[in-house]
Amino acid sequence: MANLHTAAHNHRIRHPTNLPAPTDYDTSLTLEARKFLKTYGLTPPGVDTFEKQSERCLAILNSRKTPIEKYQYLSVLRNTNVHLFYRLLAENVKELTPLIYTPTVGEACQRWSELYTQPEGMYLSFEDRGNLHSVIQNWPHDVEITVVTDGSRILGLGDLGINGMGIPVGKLSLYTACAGIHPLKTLPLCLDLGTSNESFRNDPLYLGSRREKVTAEEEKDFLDEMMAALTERWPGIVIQYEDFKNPFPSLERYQETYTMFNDDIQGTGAVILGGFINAVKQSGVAPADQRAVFLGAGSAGVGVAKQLTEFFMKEGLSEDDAKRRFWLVDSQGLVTNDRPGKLADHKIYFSRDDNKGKQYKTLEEIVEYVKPTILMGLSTIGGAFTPKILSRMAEMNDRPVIFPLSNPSSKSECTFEEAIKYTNGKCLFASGSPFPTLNFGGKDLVPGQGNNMYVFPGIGLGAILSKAVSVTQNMIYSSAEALATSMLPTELQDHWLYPDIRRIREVSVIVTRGVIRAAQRDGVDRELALRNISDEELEEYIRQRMYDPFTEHEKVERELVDLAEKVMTNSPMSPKVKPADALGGAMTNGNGTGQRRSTVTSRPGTSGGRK
Ligand SMILES: NC(=O)C1=CN([C@@H]2O[C@H](COP(=O)(O)OP(=O)(O)OC[C@H]3O[C@@H](n4cnc5c(N)ncnc54)[C@H](O)[C@@H]3O)[C@@H](O)[C@H]2O)C=CC1
Ligand SMILES: CC(=O)C(=O)O
Ligand SMILES: [Mg+2]
Repeated sequence: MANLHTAAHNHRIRHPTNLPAPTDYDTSLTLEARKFLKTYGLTPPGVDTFEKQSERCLAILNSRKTPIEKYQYLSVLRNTNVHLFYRLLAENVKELTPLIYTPTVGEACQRWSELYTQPEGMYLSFEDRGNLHSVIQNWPHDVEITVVTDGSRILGLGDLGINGMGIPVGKLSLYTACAGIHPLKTLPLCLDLGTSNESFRNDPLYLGSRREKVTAEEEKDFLDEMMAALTERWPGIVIQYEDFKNPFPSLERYQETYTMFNDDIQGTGAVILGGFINAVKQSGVAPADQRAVFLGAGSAGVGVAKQLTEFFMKEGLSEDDAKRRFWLVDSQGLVTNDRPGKLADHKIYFSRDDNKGKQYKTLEEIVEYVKPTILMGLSTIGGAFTPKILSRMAEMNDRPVIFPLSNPSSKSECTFEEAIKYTNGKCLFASGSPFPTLNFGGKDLVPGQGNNMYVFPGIGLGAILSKAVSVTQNMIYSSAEALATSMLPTELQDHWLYPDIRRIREVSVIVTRGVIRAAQRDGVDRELALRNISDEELEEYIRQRMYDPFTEHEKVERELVDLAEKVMTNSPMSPKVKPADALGGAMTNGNGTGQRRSTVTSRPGTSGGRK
């Protein structure tokens, strides 16, 4: 019996102390199953269906007044009933994503220490250097993917130190929801390397160290040790860097040695390229005639400009012609060769020499000078695309591309409403954080969300399934191409630049396939059997490998039935009882009708094949 009981936990989320797992308290478990799990009496006597559970959760969520209160409720749900959380998310992805990710995750990070209630990831401190290997042993599960931040540039909110943990937690929730990485195989990781945020250092509730941010050299040594320790414990682990203030050195240092990528440079570059490919088709402007002004020349700005440069080159421009389509602007104005002071290394590639000694400072004068077809915002400056600038874009272009991409919403360079109003509905629009649908001229206009959430899940899953030794530039580029091809004809007809977020799982399958194929072309894949199957077979393989909270729940129930069968067979007391009876209908819908649940096939976004 003890062995059977242990086996019963194989598919469930185990509590580290071997108490019943949180999911063992699921109110949809039958009374007999509860007796079997020794949770009988510890939950209310009624037996729920998923529909009832979902109704209750959504009602509670609606009763929470503010987004942060909703975020807190959803965090508790993820920690206490993980499959229910992901079932709810799968069925309400458009409504719930803004609550677990941008914009709400921004406030959650700002208030992480103030609101802290439960562990949700691993913290590695600078003081642990030399011992990272043994600290990492404390994580109780096998890990396939980690998202790591040092909290030093959280969205557009600045250095939030260890409060940045909300970002790995949020990104990995999306990995599970969008790409079906099993929740137990994910590791949210936050580094405590000090913080430049003085108010946090002086805040009694702040849960990180009060030291100043360590030096670049100290950070490098720490990351060297961390990368080795993670890969030693979990060979093949995929490591996603997120929201580091200066992430270029680590990307350069590790990208060929480890299976890693930087989401802000590479993922953002890919997702914007994916939407841009569609925007170029709709604007009708040839690559050679494009002129792009980028407000923001940091990791995301340069990452996006690099991906678009590669696209222009594939469209026939020379490298020099392609990179000259870009005018980058930072806090000091237009990035030029002859600007006083030293340019940061990552800005040099795009720095301009055609300014004839003039230093353009404001966005308004730069727009007049360049006459852009494209305006990208990756500056963290909310409202920087003023009504005047937006109107000028519409005067100069039939279909100006306006992408205010900074997060969260408060940092967006303009709102969807402003962009539509001041361009008179002409703009091709995408923003980093979601904006509501807008009625303009009697038509409902749906804003695109140019957020790396459309690609990083597929990049990560593609790297895991192909067992890639590294994440190559072709894998990143292919994720963008695959995203662009994932659009439905109806979405293209409606002039959308990104697919409906409700189809995100199916989109992630297509992105993952593109990433795996690129890994194969580059010869970095180690799962060689995937080379010999057709694209359709590969997509089916990907779907099969994705965690599905609906079937996961059924798996648990099935396992209980199997166990009950063994118990019945071995027990002299009740040999005649059929397993399903013994569990009081654990395989039924819980309402006594004896019909199996139908949720597995009826939920949105997971049907086989593209529609
Ligand atoms: N939509 C998406 O998927 C993504 C959006 N982002 C957002 O992009 C923003 C920037 O991120 P990173 O590039 O990583 O940050 P970063 O700190 O590396 O770069 C910020 C850039 O903005 C410039 N800047 C600051 N103040 C300015 C001003 N007043 N005028 C002009 N430029 C100014 C800085 O000089 C710097 O070049 C953040 O808000 C982030 O949330 C980042 C990654 C993905
Ligand atoms: C979306 C994202 O990665 C960022 O804003 O940093
Ligand atoms: Mg980021």
